[in-house]
Amino acid sequence: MTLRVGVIGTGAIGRDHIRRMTQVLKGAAVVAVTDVNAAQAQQVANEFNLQAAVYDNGLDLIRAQEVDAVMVTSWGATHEEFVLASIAAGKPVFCEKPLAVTAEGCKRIVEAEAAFGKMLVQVGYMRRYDRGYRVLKETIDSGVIGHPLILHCAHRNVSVPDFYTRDMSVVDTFIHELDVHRWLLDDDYVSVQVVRPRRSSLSGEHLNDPLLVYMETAKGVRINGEIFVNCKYGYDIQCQVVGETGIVSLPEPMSVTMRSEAKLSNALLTDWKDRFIEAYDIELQDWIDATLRGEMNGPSAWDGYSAAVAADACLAARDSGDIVRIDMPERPSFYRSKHSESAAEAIR
Ligand SMILES: NC(=O)c1ccc[n+]([C@@H]2O[C@H](COP(=O)([O-])OP(=O)(O)OC[C@H]3O[C@@H](n4cnc5c(N)ncnc54)[C@H](O)[C@@H]3O)[C@@H](O)[C@H]2O)c1
Ligand SMILES: O[C@H]1[C@H](O)[C@@H](O)[C@H](O)[C@@H](O)[C@H]1O
Repeated sequence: MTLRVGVIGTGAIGRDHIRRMTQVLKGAAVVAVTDVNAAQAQQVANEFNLQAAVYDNGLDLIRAQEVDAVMVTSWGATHEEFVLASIAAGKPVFCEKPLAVTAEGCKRIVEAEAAFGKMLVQVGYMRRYDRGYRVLKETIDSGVIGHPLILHCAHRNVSVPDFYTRDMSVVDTFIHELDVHRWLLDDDYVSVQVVRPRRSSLSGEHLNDPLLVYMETAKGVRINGEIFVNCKYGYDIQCQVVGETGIVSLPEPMSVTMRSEAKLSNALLTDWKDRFIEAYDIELQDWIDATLRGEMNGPSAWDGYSAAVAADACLAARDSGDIVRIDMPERPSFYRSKHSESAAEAIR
């Protein structure tokens, strides 16, 4: 059986997911594409030799008869409308992060999905499928370092495009950490403080770059995070968990050690596409397989909502300088998920 997928947004990640569905993964065919840049949608369809209709807009694509499932890879601010329309059409939808750019928007999605009565939404939090993060989680869960006490993390991009706004360092970038740390620690956030260090002269003047984010979880773990989206030197994702009896760190991506010209060095990656290439493959194969079985395995709309509640609080904390409480709503029984185990199975 083949899952016939319609893709909304054929930019960086839309094109990359089309490549993997067409050339790497099994069980899916891209049968429809759309982008506000219609020429680009056509060009991507040609590049991958797709037998696909090019639609004028996302809503028509969602309603199209030949589309079994929808992939939303357009800009964050457009996600809510397309996910709601997919739910209204009763179609499974894979939505890249963020699920919506505000918690209110995510809540509307959660309510629509619950009213529909079946989980249809998976959010593109691919780090849960990354081998390094999996090993980190398994080690923490094994109890070998005792209870986690402190988590240090950094999310560093070489640079960001001109359209990148001040809020995006939280809503588009740190949102990965806001999701993956809840999952890693099996915990929720209760407060956040955001501190602005000296601004890098190499960042846009409209940005607060870098930023420091201090969070506390319900179990009392303290998280100390750095967001630096114009760090210039590489794409660098760091995570270290300090426990009662030991420390565990996210493994560095594989890299050859070189001795040359009186230097001992390891190359760093510069692009998120390469850093998480395997995680994206496993994530989407899992989505295709589960969808064909009529199931939903991955990070849910509830996870998208939870990350957005924390993101809203981060923005308020950034602007006020205060410690802001995070009132995470209780997870409804509809969303009690088995994702943790199923992601582990997908990886094996
Ligand atoms: N999971 C990840 O690691 C990851 C990585 C990259 C991007 N993303 C997310 O994917 C989304 C897209 O990011 P990107 O880097 O590919 O951006 P991009 O700008 O390269 O591509 C987005 C595309 O969407 C199109 N688009 C915008 N509004 C549209 C609409 N209403 N209808 C149809 N097309 C529309 C744009 O024309 C553009 O081609 C963002 O939400 C981003 O956060 C996630
Ligand atoms: O900051 C970027 C992240 O490092 C990537 O993983 C993508 O999510 C991208 O959309 C973000 O802008």
